[in-house]
Amino acid sequence: MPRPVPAVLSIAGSDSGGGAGIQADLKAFARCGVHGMTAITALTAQSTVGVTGIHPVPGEFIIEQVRTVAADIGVDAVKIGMLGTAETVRAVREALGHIEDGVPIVIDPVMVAESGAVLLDDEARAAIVRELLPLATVITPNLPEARVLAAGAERAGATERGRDDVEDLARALHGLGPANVVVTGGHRDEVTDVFFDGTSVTLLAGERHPDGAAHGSGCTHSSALAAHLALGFSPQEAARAARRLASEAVRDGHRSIGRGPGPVNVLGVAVRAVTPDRLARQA
Ligand SMILES: Nc1ncnc2c1ncn2[C@@H]1O[C@H](COP(=O)(O)OP(=O)(O)O)[C@@H](O)[C@H]1O
Ligand SMILES: Cc1ncc(COP(=O)(O)OP(=O)(O)O)c(N)n1
Repeated sequence: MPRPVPAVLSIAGSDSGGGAGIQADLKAFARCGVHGMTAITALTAQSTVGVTGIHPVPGEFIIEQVRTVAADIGVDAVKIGMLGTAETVRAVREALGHIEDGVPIVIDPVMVAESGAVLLDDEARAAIVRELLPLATVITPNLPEARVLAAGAERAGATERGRDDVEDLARALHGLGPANVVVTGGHRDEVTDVFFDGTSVTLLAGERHPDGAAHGSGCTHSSALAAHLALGFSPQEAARAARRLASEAVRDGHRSIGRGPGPVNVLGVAVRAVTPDRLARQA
């Protein structure tokens, strides 16, 4: 029987503070109207100010999570987030064997949390480039991640040296094998996402919300993009929709949750929450 709504799988880490990682992914999936599923790669003890511990999930159990949901529910799109170690990258590569060929895969090559904590080691970065990027429908690095990945490509002789223009970075990253590249704009003044499909560059512009809260914006963006691919949108349309949703989530973000950069708010929950006071006023 066909699924009533598309089912989207996040293979990513848990953020105990609820701002990024699978917690952000499930909220973005709900906002987009798809059924969200998770295969957790690592537990982080994380808040808005930092990460105090990382507990990787054994590779075999990552594979089991994917195999189990794929066999019963099925998967219409995959989003891959925090991986952490090369062993995890290899397990995720194997887990993808349980998902039907042709299912779109979005890879957010998470390296550093907004608080500054490192979430990916060097060996894992090389493994992602080698094992996963060639399988991606879309990759969604932010600017620092794009620079690191492109520098690796230069060392491998795949690109010209010294290029740092964002459009050139997107072209260089396309050379690593993904079908489409979005370099997200949160780390640039104009906050324009740069989309490259191997032929042409499209600039996805929008409003900047300097007073918003952006912890989890990358996770929200890549999950919304995967959800829109599952809903049948083209990669470029999905990237445009994801940019808009992520931007609104930053605008509506909770600046005063935690002492560090606050979490995005993709569901607008502060506006919708029913409190005893609001209920009494409506009565
Ligand atoms: N201040 C902001 N105003 C509007 N949109 C933003 C802002 N910060 C980030 N975004 C959007 O959120 C998404 C994630 O971007 P980015 O912050 O670059 O990722 P990451 O969280 O991985 O560093 C992108 O679509 C970007 O354009
Ligand atoms: C468990 C986990 N995964 C990913 C991130 C990074 O998330 P991102 O959306 O890029 O947001 P920032 O942390 O950069 O605001 C994370 N922190 N934790």
